[in-house]
Amino acid sequence: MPKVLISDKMSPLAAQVFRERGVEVDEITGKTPDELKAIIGEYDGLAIRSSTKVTPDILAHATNLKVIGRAGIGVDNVDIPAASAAGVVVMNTPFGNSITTAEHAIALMFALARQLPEADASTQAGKWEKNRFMGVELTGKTLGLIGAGNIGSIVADRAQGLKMKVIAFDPFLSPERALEIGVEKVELDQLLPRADFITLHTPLTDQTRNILSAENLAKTKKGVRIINCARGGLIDEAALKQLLDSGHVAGAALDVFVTEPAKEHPLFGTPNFVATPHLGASTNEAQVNVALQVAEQMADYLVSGGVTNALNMPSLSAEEAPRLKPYMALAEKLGSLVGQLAHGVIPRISIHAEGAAAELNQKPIVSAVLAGYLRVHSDTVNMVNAPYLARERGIEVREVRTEREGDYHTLIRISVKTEAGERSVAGTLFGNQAPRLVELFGIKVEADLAGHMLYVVNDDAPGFIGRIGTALGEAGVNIGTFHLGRRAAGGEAVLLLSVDEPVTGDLIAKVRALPGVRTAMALRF
Ligand SMILES: NC(=O)c1ccc[n+]([C@@H]2O[C@H](COP(=O)([O-])OP(=O)(O)OC[C@H]3O[C@@H](n4cnc5c(N)ncnc54)[C@H](O)[C@@H]3O)[C@@H](O)[C@H]2O)c1
Ligand SMILES: O=C(O)[C@H](O)COP(=O)(O)O
Repeated sequence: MPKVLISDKMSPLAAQVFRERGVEVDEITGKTPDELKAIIGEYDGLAIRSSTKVTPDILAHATNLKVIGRAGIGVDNVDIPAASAAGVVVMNTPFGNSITTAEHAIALMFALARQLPEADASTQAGKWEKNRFMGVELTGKTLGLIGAGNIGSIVADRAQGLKMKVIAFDPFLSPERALEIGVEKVELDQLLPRADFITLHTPLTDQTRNILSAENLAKTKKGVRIINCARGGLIDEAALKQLLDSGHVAGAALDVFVTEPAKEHPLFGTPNFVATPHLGASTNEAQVNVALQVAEQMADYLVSGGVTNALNMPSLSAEEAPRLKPYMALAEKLGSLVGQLAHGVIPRISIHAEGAAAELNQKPIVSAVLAGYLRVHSDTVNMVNAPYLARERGIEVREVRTEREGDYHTLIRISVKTEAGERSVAGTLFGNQAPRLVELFGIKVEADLAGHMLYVVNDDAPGFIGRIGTALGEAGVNIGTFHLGRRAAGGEAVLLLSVDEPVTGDLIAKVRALPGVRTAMALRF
């Protein structure tokens, strides 16, 4: 009988579903990482919320683990590449707590508008300070959404009911979707000075980290009120404190913090600051939704192999699986490469299967490309919802098959329409198993897309390889693999190299400063 550990507090209905479905279950919450390491080896499944951190170290001890189920949305507490490498499926429940979290953002907006927590404390202290608490109306005010996905669009809907004007910054929001949810799509620099209230609803990614930086906070309207129910790290907390103290920011409400649990914080005690302990998803309704859903999904997988809402595995039938799996790994890597290299909305993506690839069921391959592409910007994307999300974002998906073989026995090519014109990447399978990039924007280059990588476009000239090797060596960065390609001798060249640790902003700046470098960026697979 498969055995599951529930390691974070969740509705008792989860345990009930597991037992009803023939899965043994232990509920042991509040363990330290060392305590978890000591017991995790017994379990086939791990059901979590946001407290348990599933690190490579924990996974290394999880010798029987097959599935991690997140009763909620954000999976930033799970090392997904490490879980994938360990063959562990990671599932989440992408919609079960969206309404509840949107309602929390609205609640915090009211709390700020009318200083409810401070008025409550003062009144219960017997002060009756009627003249101290002068609020503002929400009616007619402008709400600026940063991130207009599932939760952001529910917040927009509720705010419109309150007669607010809603503007949104989300580079992946299509004009059609913006129209459908009734928001004005704007750039961040337009949102900051216009919004009376700003609320954040993006995942924490390299692009969104510190999106409300000191510099951006300084561009906000005087008297702005800011709400974050998404992830700590989206706002520069020290800069926020300064602007609250100076009165530029009239109020701020945080449900999430850079370091959690936040038991002490420089913002605590600041006037017009409201804090809640990551309560966004904490309603009876949402907790029932996510507990039932996670237990059903995990039991399905453990008992019958069914896969739903997996972040690192496609939904598949047992017969197709062995042949399609390596193709999906290739498709996902190519999609991710395109997503990391492209900027903003892509109106069209074409997926061309050539040779042996053209004989296969294209659906999982297309979903894998889209999941790889969209996951760069959202934790909630999986093989199931990627095609739907692509449609919602106005991305036209074209499928082309050519059964005749070209240079390779099997090939997948992804072409995207960008502002700079049509650009494509292509990959094949070595030995029918191992994904390899073979072409990047028209340049032949052979590379394994894996782990932390550095991508450089440079002028093909003598001495360049030595300079880059020296720059990395001086930065103490160890190179794993090194792949080169060029359009023509002396022309544009590309370099893809894998390194043993994350590529830092400092290293990118150093590489960009080298003579002959046209562009450089970090990639992650
Ligand atoms: N406080 C809580 O308890 C709680 C509860 C649920 C969800 N969350 C968090 O809320 C966040 C949003 O959840 P969701 O379900 O709406 O996710 P979602 O994936 O549906 O939406 C995220 C949106 O952010 C947009 N985005 C990505 N990069 C962006 C960028 N650089 N600038 C602007 N927008 C960008 C995406 O295009 C997408 O539309 C997640 O981080 C999730 O973990 C928190
Ligand atoms: O991403 C989520 O679903 C929320 O952050 C909720 O987290 P929690 O389950 O720990 O409340």
